[in-house]
Amino acid sequence: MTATILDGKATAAAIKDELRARVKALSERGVTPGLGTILVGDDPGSHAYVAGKHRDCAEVGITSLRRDLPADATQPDVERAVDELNADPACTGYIVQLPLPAQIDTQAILERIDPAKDADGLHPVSLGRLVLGEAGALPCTPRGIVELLTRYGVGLRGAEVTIIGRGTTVGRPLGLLLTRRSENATVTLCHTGTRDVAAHTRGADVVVVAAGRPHLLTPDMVKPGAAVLDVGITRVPQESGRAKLVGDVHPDVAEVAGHLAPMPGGVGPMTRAMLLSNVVEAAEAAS
Ligand SMILES: Nc1nc2c(c(=O)[nH]1)N[C@@H](CN(C=O)c1ccc(C(=O)N[C@@H](CCC(=O)O)C(=O)O)cc1)CN2
Repeated sequence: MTATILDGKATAAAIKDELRARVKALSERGVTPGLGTILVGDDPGSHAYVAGKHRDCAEVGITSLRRDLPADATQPDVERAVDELNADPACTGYIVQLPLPAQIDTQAILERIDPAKDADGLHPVSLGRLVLGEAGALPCTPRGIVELLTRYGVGLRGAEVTIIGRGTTVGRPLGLLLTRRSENATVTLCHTGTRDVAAHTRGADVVVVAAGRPHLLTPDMVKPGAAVLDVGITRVPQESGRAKLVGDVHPDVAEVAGHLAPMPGGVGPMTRAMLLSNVVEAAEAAS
């Protein structure tokens, strides 16, 4: 068996086409959505992701505002940037790019975001709404995973889903999202304290790997025909000086799985598209 590829790049392109039309409709009503980003430091990956977010905005007609701070920025510096975007009427939603440098209290920064402008769904109010099943911005990667599976017709109702990784941007909120009544999956959340990860993946209809451990998921850990989504990205330095990106899923898993969201080209582009969806939906809801 060779897995059907869950093509996040093509799906994200289709979503962007849909959003472009919605942004045009908003602008005809005098509403211009504006996404802000706060980036602290020199991490090349974070710089690339933020640049991508601004390109995406330009593609669909969302205005964008950028606040870049140096690697030695202090807590008050970052708080000032947050306060500015909270107060700026041109910014209808914004994100703080993660991770932040070690000297910054990340949770305090996320909690300072005006919940009405939380484009990433990572403010405690947004996460609380997710727990309660209320409407609100959803974290982009979990939302992108559900959207990708839905658009490819991979059923979640009653499915056994195993997630590896309990981080607050992917694993934990994904577990909450999938166990909502609308999705109705049964979720097992594996983490560094899980004794036998393979015992939980082998019975799963869907496996999502977000552990940041290269090639953690091997073919023997996957039920034939299961859907596998690779969320891990590790930058492995090469002799050439350039870094190679390696996912959490071993390439041979494609021979066993029924569907595979690869890295690159699977979940990552969906994360970007879902940020745009969150911004557009919030502008629509407010207008
Ligand atoms: N505030 C946030 N910080 C971070 C988030 C987030 O959702 N909100 N997620 C990640 C980074 N991220 C977006 O911010 C992101 C990661 C990866 C991709 C992507 O498209 N990846 C490519 C491959 C990697 C590459 O080309 O560099 C892919 O999978 O095809 C997009 C967005 C952590 N921080």
